[in-house]
Amino acid sequence: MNLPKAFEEKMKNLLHEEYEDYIYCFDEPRHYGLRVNTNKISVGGFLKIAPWPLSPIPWIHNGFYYDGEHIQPAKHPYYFAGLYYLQEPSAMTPADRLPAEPGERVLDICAAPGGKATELGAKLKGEGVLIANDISNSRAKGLLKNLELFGIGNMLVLSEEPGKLMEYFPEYFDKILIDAPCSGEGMFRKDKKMVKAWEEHGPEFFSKLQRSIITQAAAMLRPGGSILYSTCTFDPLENEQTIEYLLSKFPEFEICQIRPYEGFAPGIPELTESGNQEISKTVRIFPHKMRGEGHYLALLRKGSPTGFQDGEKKKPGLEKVNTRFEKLPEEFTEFWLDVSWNLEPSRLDIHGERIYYMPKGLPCMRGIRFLRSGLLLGELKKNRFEPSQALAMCLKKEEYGKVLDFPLSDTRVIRYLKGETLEVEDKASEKEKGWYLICVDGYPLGFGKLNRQILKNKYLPGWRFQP
Ligand SMILES: C[S@@+](CC[C@H](N)C(=O)[O-])C[C@H]1O[C@@H](n2cnc3c(N)ncnc32)[C@H](O)[C@@H]1O
Repeated sequence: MNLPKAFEEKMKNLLHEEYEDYIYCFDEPRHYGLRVNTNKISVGGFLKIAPWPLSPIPWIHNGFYYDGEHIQPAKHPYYFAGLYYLQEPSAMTPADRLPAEPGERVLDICAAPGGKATELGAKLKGEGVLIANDISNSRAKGLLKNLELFGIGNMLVLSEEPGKLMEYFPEYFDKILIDAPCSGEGMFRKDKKMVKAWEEHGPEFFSKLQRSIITQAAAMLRPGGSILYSTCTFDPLENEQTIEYLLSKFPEFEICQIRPYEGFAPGIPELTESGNQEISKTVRIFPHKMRGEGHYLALLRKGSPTGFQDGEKKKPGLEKVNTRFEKLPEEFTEFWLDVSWNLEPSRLDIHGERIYYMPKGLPCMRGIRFLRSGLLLGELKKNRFEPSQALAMCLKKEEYGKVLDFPLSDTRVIRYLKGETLEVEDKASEKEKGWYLICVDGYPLGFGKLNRQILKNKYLPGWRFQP
C-alpha cells in the first residue's frame, strides 16, 4: 500500500523497531466487531441465541469478532430488534472506558453515527440523560435512527456548534465523550480513501478543531466529572499535545488511569513540550499489537476548585419546568392502558400532533437546533393515537399488553420488516383488534394494527428491510 512519505516518517519515529510489524499488518485481514446492546439483552443471553460463531474481543466485555467476509449481521432480524451494533473493535474502547452510570448527565459531543453514543445510552439504563450532538445535520439523522433502534428514550439529539452548547450547559454534565474529528490514520488499513483525505486535511487542520472542542467541553463538565477524549489517529499533535493543551488552559484537570489491557500502548510524554509523565496514562491502540484498527484515548477528571464534591450537581436552578397537562388527550390515555410504564405527566411535552416523554431536569433549550428531544411516544391523529417506532423499540415485551411474538424461523418476521400486511389467524382470534407490538423471539420490532386477523403493517417505512 502506498502511504504518504510524511506519514511513514512519523510512524517510524513513533514506533522505532516496531515499525516493520505495523507495516506488515496492512496485508492482514480487517477485523469485524459486534457489540451487544446490554440495554436489551445480557451478553450471556445473546450468546445463547447468536446465529453465528462469535469470539470475544478480550478488552470489551460485550464485544465480539465475527466473520464479516461471510456473514451479514446487519441483515438479521436481531439487528432490527436493536440487539447489537456493528463497530470496529478498537472504536468500542472509548465508550467502554468512560465510566458513565445510570442517572448521570452524559454528553457525546461528536456523536454521529452513534457507535459510541449507543453504548453510553445503554450504560444509562434509562436513567439520567444522554445528549448526543453532531455538527453535521445529515449525519445526526443516522445518529437518531441508531439511538432509537437501540431503545434509548432518555436522550436528545442535537446538531450544534459546541461553542453554542457551552452557553446552555455550563458545568452541567457528569461525563463527556469527545470522539474528535481527526485525520483518521487509524483507518488507513480499513479504508484506503482515508489516505487521500489525510493528504487534503492532515493533523495540523484537525488539531485546531480538537483544541477548540476540548476546551468547550471542559467548560460544560461539572467539577468532579470526567471527559474521555479519543481519536482514530496516531499523530501526537492530535493526541498527546491536545491533552497537554487542555491541561495548560484548565490546570484543574488530571489525567486518569484507563482500565488496562495488555495490548494498549502508553501515551508518550516525550512527544509533548512539557514532558508531563502523566501523559503515559493515555493509551494508543495499534493494529500490530491487538486485533483492532487504531485509536487514542485519554481519560480526564476535572478537579473541584470551587469546593464541589463528586456526585454533587451544580446549578439546580436550571431545571426546566415542563408544560403540565390538566387533562391528557383521551386517544392517548386509552392507548396507554396497554402500557405498564408509570408516566410522570410533568415530563410529557405535546408539540402539534406529537407527544414526547422528556428526560428529567433539562435546562431551557430555546434556540438550539435539535432533531429529537426526548422519546417520541407517537402522534395524535384524527380521533386516534398512533404509537411511534421509537416507543416500540423502547418497550420490553412484558411492558405492553397486546403482543404478537414470532419465532425467528417464521417467514412473517422478514415480511413484517419489509412492510407487508400479514395474516395472523393462528395467533389472534376474530375479536382481537388494536395496536399490537410485533416481536421476534420476544424482542420488539415495531407496531402493527390488527383487525379481523389481518395485521396492517406499521413498521417505519424508512427502516424497512432491504434484501
Ligand atoms: C470520529 S467522528 C464521530 C464518530 C462517532 N463518535 C461514532 O462512534 O459513531 C467525528 C464526528 O465529529 C463531527 N464534527 C466535526 N466537527 C465538529 C464540531 N466542531 N462539533 C461537533 N461535531 C463535529 C463530524 O460530523 C463527525 O460525525
